Amino acid sequence: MILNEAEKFIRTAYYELNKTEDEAEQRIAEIRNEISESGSYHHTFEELEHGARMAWRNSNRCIGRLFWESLTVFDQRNLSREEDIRDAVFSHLDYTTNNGKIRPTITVFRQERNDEPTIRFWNHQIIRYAGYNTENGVLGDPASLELTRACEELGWKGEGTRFDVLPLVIQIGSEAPKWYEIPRDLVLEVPLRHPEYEWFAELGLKWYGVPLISDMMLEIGGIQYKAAPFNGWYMGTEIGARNLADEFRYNLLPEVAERMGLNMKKSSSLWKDRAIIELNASVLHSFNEDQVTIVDHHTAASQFKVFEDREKEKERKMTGDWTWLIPPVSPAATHIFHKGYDNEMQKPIYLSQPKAYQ
Ligand code: HEM
Ligand SMILES: N=C(Nc1cccc(CNC[C@@H]2CCCN2)c1)c1cccs1
Repeated sequence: MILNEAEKFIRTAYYELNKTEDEAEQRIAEIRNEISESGSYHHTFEELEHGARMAWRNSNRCIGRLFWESLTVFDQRNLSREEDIRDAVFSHLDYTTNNGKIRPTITVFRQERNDEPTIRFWNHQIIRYAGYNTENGVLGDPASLELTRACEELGWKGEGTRFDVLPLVIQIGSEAPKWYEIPRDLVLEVPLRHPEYEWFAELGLKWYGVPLISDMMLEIGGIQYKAAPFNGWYMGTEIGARNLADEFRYNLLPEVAERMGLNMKKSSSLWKDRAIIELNASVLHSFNEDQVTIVDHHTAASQFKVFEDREKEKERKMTGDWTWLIPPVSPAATHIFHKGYDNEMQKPIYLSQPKAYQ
């Protein structure tokens, strides 16, 4: 029941915002009235801002939570036209990119209400590369095959390179979705080179700087925001050990190992491990040289330890999902590997939701 969720949220949020219990109870009475009149209620900007920050703090799978209080929150709940929503996404991108000094940001669009059609993005991330089936295998990102085909059915046509940026796809209610090319000057990318291997640049690899998740739902006090794109910065392993390394993604380990002259005939030469390390070294080196914010997994784990200690000091229950918190490279070299975490769901929260397209 919305009222029950609202009461729990208001009491906790108002306490954390140093408001009096009286203020909290007054606000709950207001919300009770709004719910009895219309079946739902609306957050003040302050409630929305702190709720979005609490949801980050509660993200069990997130290693980057130390900075939860610094999240910038843009309130775009008044928009209802695709073109205005598009422009708000573009200004989010411009603001957060900040020439490479990434500022963690979320834009919250209109909440799910029975009398207002739902706004959804078809994109998993605002910036992501297309994937095409060709007779000699997949060109681009295999993870994007479905969305790429859906975009082509909407009339979009990619250039056909390994790194075509997909269009922004916005759907309101059950209306036809609208798609928009993302202006190139809003897409910051980093060409990948290696600190020692001159040949690495010839692989022609790059990745985008801003991971902007657009398919998760933000739930605060019983209210569901199904379009609330949020971003931080990358941890290097996401690009170097997964996006470019997974066999079902860009599958680059054989090519990197080949160029390194490693013995690929037996796994005990650890050729895959050596290739992964150098791929990750190249990501961190290239992002740092281009001054685009990124964090290595050791630094990220240390920052997460500070977060854990701070939450303990504040006497807040800190929950986590060990299976996602350990990095995919050298997990046992971080403190995270050697302890357990309580994977209990706390709210406000970011939740996965069913895909907006088929
Ligand atoms: C500031 C830098 C940040 C870093 C370095 C970071 C790092 C990460 C990493 C590495 C993951 C695992 C992703 C994967 O394995 O696919 C993750 C998950 C997650 N992060 Fe963070 N994060 C940051 C900021 C944020 C922000 C600003 C939010 C939201 C406001 C957020 C919410 C989440 C959520 C909800 C997940 C789980 C996603 C899922 O369940 O699929 N993070 N984070
Ligand atoms: N650094 C980031 N990485 C991140 C965070 C949440 C979710 C994701 C995407 N995870 C899904 C992929 C695909 C399956 C497993 N990983 C990436 C951030 C993205 C948005 C804020 S931080």
